[in-house]
Amino acid sequence: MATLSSSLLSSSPICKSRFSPTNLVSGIDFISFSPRTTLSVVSPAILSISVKQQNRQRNSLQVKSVASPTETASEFDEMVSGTKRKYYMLGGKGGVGKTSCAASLAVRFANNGHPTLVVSTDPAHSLSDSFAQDLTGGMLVPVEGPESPLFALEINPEKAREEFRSASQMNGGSGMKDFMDGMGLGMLVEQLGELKLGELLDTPPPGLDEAIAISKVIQFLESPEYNMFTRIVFDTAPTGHTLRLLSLPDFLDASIGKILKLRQKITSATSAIKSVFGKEDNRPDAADKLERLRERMVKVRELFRDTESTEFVIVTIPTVMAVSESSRLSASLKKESVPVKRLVVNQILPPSSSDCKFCSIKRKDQMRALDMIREDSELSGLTLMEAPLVDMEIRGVPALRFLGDIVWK
Ligand SMILES: Nc1ncnc2c1ncn2[C@@H]1O[C@H](COP(=O)(O)OP(=O)(O)OP(=O)(O)O)[C@@H](O)[C@H]1O
Repeated sequence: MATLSSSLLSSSPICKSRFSPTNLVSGIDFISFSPRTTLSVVSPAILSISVKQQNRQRNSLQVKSVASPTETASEFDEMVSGTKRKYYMLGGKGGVGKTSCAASLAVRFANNGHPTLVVSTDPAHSLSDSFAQDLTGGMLVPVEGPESPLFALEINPEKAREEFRSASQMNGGSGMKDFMDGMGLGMLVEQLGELKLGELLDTPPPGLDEAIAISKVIQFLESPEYNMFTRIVFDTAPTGHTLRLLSLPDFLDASIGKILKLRQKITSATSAIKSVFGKEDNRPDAADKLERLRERMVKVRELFRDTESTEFVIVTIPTVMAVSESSRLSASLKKESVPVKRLVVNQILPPSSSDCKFCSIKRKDQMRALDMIREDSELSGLTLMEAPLVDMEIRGVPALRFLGDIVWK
């Protein structure tokens, strides 16, 4: 394989010429964003095709022409319809284009009447890069350009985790330990320590940051000033994190539940003693904070499984490795009862009319991966949405709009 690829590279026109539409495609669209920027793709009719439909047309990846609006409702019509709030979680293997697809979907929603919020819970944020705008800081930032309000938010996992940590440090330090020891209740404090939540937060498992980040978003969305958002798009962390995230709320819910029970015991013991000495303290303490956090975690779990309002969109690229990982992701999501209906296959090379040997071999390889999707028991039931490989990096609202109009049909 290595020999094949190196011989391909050495003979490939791609090494000699720019990867441009002229050596790739026929029927090119050129879209200008600025006097210096031009993005191009081959076909204006890159479409949503049901994989089931494609099964009938094996061996010839004929992309169906666009159905006229009077024929059938398009995929995007379904996604955009209704003013009830909907959540779209985009996830998949690292680097396949999750952020570009999430950002382009958010722009498309905002251009179709939905006040939209796009959130990155991926610890390796690239939403700022995608919008070519600084979105760091953990607060909602308005994005200029779309017709309806579009806001973006990059959650700072470190900061969110710190808040969680301060809420969960329940043993009150050595003072509390001494006090409880004196009362013969030292065991309770030790049990709290044994839950090792602090340790968990020092070396967080994949998924913890994301669970905290999503719960943070839910916290934002609970406040009245965020009521206006009718579409929320999540750019999630790569597959492994997502899978851990799905089981994390249960785990955290149980841990926090235990802590709260112990806390309850300690509180009632100490307040009974303090009240004897006339010093009862009724201030809301960390237990209340923790209880609220636990409730949000339960909401995260419910949100992921709510077929009415949530959809997880898998993003992949046409390679054997990415397709295999997507298949495993789909199976895990199904097992966890997370609704999945659509699969975006990104970076598809257009049929080449040129003599670019590298491109035609690469495209054949991609067609094999698309065949794999059609034959895969997990993926073949999903609606396939194809996104072309464009010849420039997709950055900024005009470029995202361009991509969104092609992918989200
Ligand atoms: N269809 C496309 N055509 C051309 N370039 C693309 C396309 N989709 C994505 N890219 C480019 O690929 C790179 C990775 O994309 P992106 O950041 O969206 O992926 P990701 O899956 O979110 O990555 P990560 O897992 O690192 O967060 C970016 O430079 C992006 O501009």
